[in-house]
Amino acid sequence: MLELSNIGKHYDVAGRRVSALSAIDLTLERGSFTAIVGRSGCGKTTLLRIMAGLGSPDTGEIRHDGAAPRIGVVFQEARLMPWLDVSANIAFGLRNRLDHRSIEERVSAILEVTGLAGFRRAMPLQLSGGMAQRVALARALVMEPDLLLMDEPFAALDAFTRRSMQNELVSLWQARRPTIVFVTHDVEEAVMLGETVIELSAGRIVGRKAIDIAYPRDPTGADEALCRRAILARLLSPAEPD
Ligand SMILES: Nc1ncnc2c1ncn2[C@@H]1O[C@H](COP(=O)(O)OP(=O)(O)OP(=O)(O)O)[C@@H](O)[C@H]1O
Repeated sequence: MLELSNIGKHYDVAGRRVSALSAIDLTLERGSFTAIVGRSGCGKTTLLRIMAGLGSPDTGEIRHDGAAPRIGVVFQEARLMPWLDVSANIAFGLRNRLDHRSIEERVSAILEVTGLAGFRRAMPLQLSGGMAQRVALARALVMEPDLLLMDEPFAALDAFTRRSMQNELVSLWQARRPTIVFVTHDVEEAVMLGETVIELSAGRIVGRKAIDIAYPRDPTGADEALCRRAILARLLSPAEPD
C-alpha cells in the first residue's frame, strides 16, 4: 500500500545539524500490522509524521498503490475536545461529509466496537485515561482509514489498561483489517502487536523481525521472550544497518 524509499530528514537545532532519519526503506503491505520500536529520540515520531503527510522528508520518496490512502492518526494523548461529549468527539470529522442519520449509524457502530456504548454522553473530563484513549481510537476508526498511524498511544496508561487495549486493538485489526503502523519504545508491546517489528536506532533501521506467533500473544510466553531478546540485543548494540 505504501512504499518509502531512502527517506532522510534532518533538523537544524541551534546551528547544529541533527540527523533524525537516514536511508529509511520500508514497504507496508495492505492490511499489515507493523510495529516500530526504538529508544527515545531515535526518529519514530518523525517517521510517522512523514507517513502521515504532516512533515516532508529531505530525501527519498513515498509511493502508494492506487488512490492516496485515507490516513487516521492516534497520538499519545487523546486530544479530545473537552466541550463535546464522547459521541460528538467521535462524529466531529464526519460533519459536512455525511448526513445526520449516516453519522449516527457510523458512530453507534464504532461505540459498540470500542466498548464505549455506555459512555456516549460522557464528557472527556469524566473519562479515565484508558477510556479517553479508546475515544481517540474510535474517532480515528470512524473515518474508516486505510492506514492507521499510532504514536505510542498506550504509553501513558497503567499496565492493566495497556494490556487490555493491546488485545482490543488486535481484535479490531483482525475484524476490520486496516493497515496499522504502531510506534512504541516498549519492546514487549512491539512483540505483542506487530506482525513485523522494525527496529529503529539513531534514525536508521537496524533490524526487521517477522513475529511468527499467533494472536492473542502472551507476554510471558517463551517464543515472545525469544523475540524480545533478539530485538533488544540489536537495539542495545546496533549492528550495521540491514
Ligand atoms: N521539530 C524539531 N526540531 C528540532 N529537532 C527535532 C524536532 N523534532 C525532532 N527533533 C529531533 O530529531 C530526533 C528524532 O526525534 P523524534 O521525536 O522523531 O524521536 P522519537 O523516537 O519519536 O522520540 P520519543 O520517543 O522521545 O518521542 C531527536 O534528536 C529530536 O531531538
